[in-house]
Amino acid sequence: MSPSQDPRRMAATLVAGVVGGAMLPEVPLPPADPADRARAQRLALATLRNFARTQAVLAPLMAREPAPLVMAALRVATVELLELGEAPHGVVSATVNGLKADRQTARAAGLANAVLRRVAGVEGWADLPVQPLPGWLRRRLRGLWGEEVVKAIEAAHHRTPPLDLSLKPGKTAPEGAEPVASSWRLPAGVQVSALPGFAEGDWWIQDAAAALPATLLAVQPGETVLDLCAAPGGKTMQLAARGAEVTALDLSAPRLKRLSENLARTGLSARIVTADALDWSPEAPVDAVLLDAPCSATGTIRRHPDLPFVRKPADVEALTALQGQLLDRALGFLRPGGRLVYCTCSLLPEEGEAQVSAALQRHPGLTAGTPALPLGRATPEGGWRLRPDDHEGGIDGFYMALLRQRG
Ligand SMILES: C[S@@+](CC[C@H](N)C(=O)[O-])C[C@H]1O[C@@H](n2cnc3c(N)ncnc32)[C@H](O)[C@@H]1O
Repeated sequence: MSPSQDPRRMAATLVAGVVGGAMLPEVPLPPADPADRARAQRLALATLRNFARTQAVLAPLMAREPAPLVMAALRVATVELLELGEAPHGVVSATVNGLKADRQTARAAGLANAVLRRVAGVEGWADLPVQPLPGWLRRRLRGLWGEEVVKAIEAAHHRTPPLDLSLKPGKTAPEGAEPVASSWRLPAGVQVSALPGFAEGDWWIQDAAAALPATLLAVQPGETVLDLCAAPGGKTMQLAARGAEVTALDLSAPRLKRLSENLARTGLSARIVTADALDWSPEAPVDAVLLDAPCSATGTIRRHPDLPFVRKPADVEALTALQGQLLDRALGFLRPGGRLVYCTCSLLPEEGEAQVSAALQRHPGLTAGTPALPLGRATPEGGWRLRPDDHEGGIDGFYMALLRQRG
């Protein structure tokens, strides 16, 4: 293994990349053993979930912050020592040797050795505040729901998320899975491909909140359903599993490739279309549309702790304009009396409640009436709101609304 393929070093590269403004999947890593890459990914996720805590521990131990890659390596090691409880000698020597092995970071090895020996003796880690939301989002959510709810959301983001599964009808969940809403939940850290039913395609991974919008459509066998913005296909599989004739459309060919692979593994079928939903039309009006619109994804921070480092308020403005256009276009694909579920994995009302309120104003004859779901709360315009603190084990934040066109 070359030094650059060491999991700790790859984790530091990932953390430094995110601090530099990239989402985790965008940070280039050297070709490496999949198990080492997976370990690097887990370490990076744990470090990003504990970023503020690492700052609180490391800042007083250094006169000034070292270069980004060195700082990231110190953060990773701090998390290994204080969060994951790994043996100090092993973590300190491996981190120091890793820094020494690379010309870029070798000069910092002495500093790292001194700092990490002191980190190993730090007490009170678990009492440090958890990772706060970025200021702009925190202020926004505090205005909506108050400080206590924001703290509960931050506490939910701090926990490593469990593994949620959606089952094909008639299949049984792996042993030990607990029901959550319409899904099944296993503890974090389970090796997915080793679970019974994976190879057979009896289930797929999907957050329990993300599984709820498709249930609202209550599709019947043979109904024509358009899944706009479909990839990588969690909701397409739910619709196809209920016997609907599904067209799965998405702008992104690479993401649709993952959708095809998911369908192949689960033995489900859908027609796949690579297109921009704003330039495309179905041959005939459809019974139902699912619009899982592109959004800020601020509801998924517990699974994507890199997101707060990268997402900016200006991104949301561009997305809200697109969401309104997609919603108008999608409503135009429905037959009279047809139904549409609009959803986003965002915590922001401009991507949820406000989109549906505005669509109801623009489209006379359109009504919203979302049936009560096992988690979350009804919203005044007829939609449904889920927050990450709505389940003790955490759940993605989501907005969803069932809309019906006049018959
Ligand atoms: C929230 S994700 C969809 C997740 C998916 N529904 C699932 O359950 O697996 C949003 C998707 O919208 C797609 N998208 C964004 N703009 C689009 C457009 N104008 N037309 C079609 N798809 C678009 C993105 O490529 C992305 O895959």
